[in-house]
Amino acid sequence: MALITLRQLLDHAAERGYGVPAFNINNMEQGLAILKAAAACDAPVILQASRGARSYAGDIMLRHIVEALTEMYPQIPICLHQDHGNNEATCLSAIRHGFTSVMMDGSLRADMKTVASYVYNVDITRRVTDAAHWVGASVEGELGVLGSLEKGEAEAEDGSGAEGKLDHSQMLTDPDQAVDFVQATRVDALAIAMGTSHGAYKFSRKPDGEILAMRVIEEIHARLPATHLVMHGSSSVPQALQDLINAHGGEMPQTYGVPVEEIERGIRHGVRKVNIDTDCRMALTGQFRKVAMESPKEFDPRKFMIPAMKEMEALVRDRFERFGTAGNASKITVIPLDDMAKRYASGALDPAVATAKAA
Ligand SMILES: O=C(CO)COP(=O)(O)O
Ligand SMILES: O=C[C@H](O)COP(=O)(O)O
Ligand SMILES: [Zn+2]
Ligand SMILES: [Zn+2]
Repeated sequence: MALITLRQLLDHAAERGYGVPAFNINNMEQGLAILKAAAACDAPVILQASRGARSYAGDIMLRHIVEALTEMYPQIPICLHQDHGNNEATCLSAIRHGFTSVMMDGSLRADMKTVASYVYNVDITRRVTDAAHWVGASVEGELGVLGSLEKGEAEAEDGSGAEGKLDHSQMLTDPDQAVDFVQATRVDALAIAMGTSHGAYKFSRKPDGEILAMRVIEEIHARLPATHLVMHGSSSVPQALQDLINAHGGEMPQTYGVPVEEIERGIRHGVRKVNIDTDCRMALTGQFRKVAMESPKEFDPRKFMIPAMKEMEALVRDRFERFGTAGNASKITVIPLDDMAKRYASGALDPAVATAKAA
């Protein structure tokens, strides 16, 4: 099956009221775990590669891994998405390598550390959207800066993250500005900031509305009911995986992620794409540690990889089921990129912002 675009997949999700997890991949094992889970419950898939993933595996290798997955699982629509593109070159080279969707993250400058101005963000995102739509590919933009409302900063361990102190007005997307941004950039999906951050150390306690501002999603959805919203930093950092890691020599301090029920609440208010990387990393690492501790004589990497993939597969499947993604793969007929390009050119996929304002 040809790869699906993000736009087509999220339009389907919106029509039927479900959300789609977007899992980061860097290698074959992660790809296999995700597709096995998807095939078991008939879920369409978003695979996303960060700039780090592209340099780790190489563009050619990533493309062929994903191509192999489409051949192995022809019944599953797969979207290949660039995670946190930092400039036009990253986004366009991704499309050249077969990605059907890109995130142009203009909330930060190209160094991915400096908070960008609104004008800069609109400008660069609009340029990428124009170019991507000419060839039918989709674009996710970001408005607002990811960061912890508790600490007033982004998670430093991550490859991309704002440097220095952030105030709440930067870390909470402004709903009025969101309307303007979608209209000005014509993005297909909008990532918003409301207190989540990348990595495992999101919250020092189980989050409430003070530190995980789900109300921001509800406010933006009320103003932009037709816009597909994206939650970044949405790993749940399950206690069981923290315990698995720490029972086998790990030293992760107690931490809290985004509860799955909060994501489900988001999905009821327009969230269609949910970014998850950390949970999958923890699933793999937990099993690597377990095998290493329990079988210290073991030296066959497959003996590490197989239980690790199973742990990840179980996590991925749970998210497909809880987000309502399960059962939808077989309901989708993929629209080729060239057809999507024609639809953009005709104006049929323009953002329905005016309607939102009138409502
Ligand atoms: O947002 C993400 C990738 O863009 C991943 O978030 P996590 O670190 O919470 O998994
Ligand atoms: O936000 C990004 C993802 O968690 C990917 O992280 P990475 O840049 O270390 O691959
Ligand atoms: Zn991250
Ligand atoms: Zn992210």
